[in-house]
Amino acid sequence: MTAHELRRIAPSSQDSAPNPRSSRDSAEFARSQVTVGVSLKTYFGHERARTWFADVAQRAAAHPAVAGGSVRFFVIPTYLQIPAALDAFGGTPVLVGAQDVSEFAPGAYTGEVTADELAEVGVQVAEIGHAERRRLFDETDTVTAAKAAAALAHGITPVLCIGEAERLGAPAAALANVEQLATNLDGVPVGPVIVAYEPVWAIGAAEPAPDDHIATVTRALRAAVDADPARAGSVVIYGGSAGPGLLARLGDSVDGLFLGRFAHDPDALVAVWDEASVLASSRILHTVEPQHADETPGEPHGLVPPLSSHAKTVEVDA
Ligand SMILES: O=C[C@H](O)COP(=O)(O)O
Repeated sequence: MTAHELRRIAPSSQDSAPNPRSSRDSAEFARSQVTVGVSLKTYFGHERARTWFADVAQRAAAHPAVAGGSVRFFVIPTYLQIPAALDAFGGTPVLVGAQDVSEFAPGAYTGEVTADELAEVGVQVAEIGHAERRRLFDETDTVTAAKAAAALAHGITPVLCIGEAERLGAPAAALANVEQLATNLDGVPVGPVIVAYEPVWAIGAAEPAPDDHIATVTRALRAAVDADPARAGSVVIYGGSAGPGLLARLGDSVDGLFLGRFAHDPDALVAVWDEASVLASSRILHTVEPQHADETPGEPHGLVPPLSSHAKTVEVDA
């Protein structure tokens, strides 16, 4: 093993310190909650980000579902904007995240930002493996797994981004994504993750992926995480040109949305929260029933092995 590999963080499950919020929540509550996240990527400069934080924090505090917790909302700004975001969202349930996290422990890793430091300042989620990082910065599945391990070891919930690079039919995309998820969680200690299904071809586009495509893939991913006890409390959200109207159409086939450009307008963001609130209310009514009881028989749920098993046996609709 190289020195590089030796410094990579790969804690055992005993070392993991799950996010206090996530460990407190039951798996059922995590599933009844609807999750809405925003990544600001590098679109905003510092002052524009501060203005957006102040506006959105005020709206979050006044929004019954966000303030009350039935809609879990997270914001992921640039590293430099994190302290301002933590200040602005202090006193609200809004989670602040980072767009990346180092796979390494503190030390001689110039330019990196460690999970230790992110946790120290109050970061609660970390985006890992976004398509732009995989494409532009050569991040591999091995690296993303190491980053997810580092995050969970410090009580930070990974927002693990996966998605097929080229357009595929929905069943093939579902299989490819379940397999990618298993690879990205290989060796990662016990803990909940926010799986962000983002088909690469739908990112930065005019429209999201077709509704039935999204539903087929997210249902297969949700069945895969549900089958793995190590991932209790995990959720599956969709990103890629998502905006108002999508969640209302997708309904319970997703656990939420991951927004980019279409959250820059705070009015649009509030419209998505409103849709998330309606979905969360319908889920709360169903919490005593088996999970996903509202899915029609025959819809993709299939025989899904734990994520650590071979993913190719997942059944999906043709
Ligand atoms: O991180 C967010 C996703 O990449 C989606 O971005 P987008 O909605 O601007 O396509």
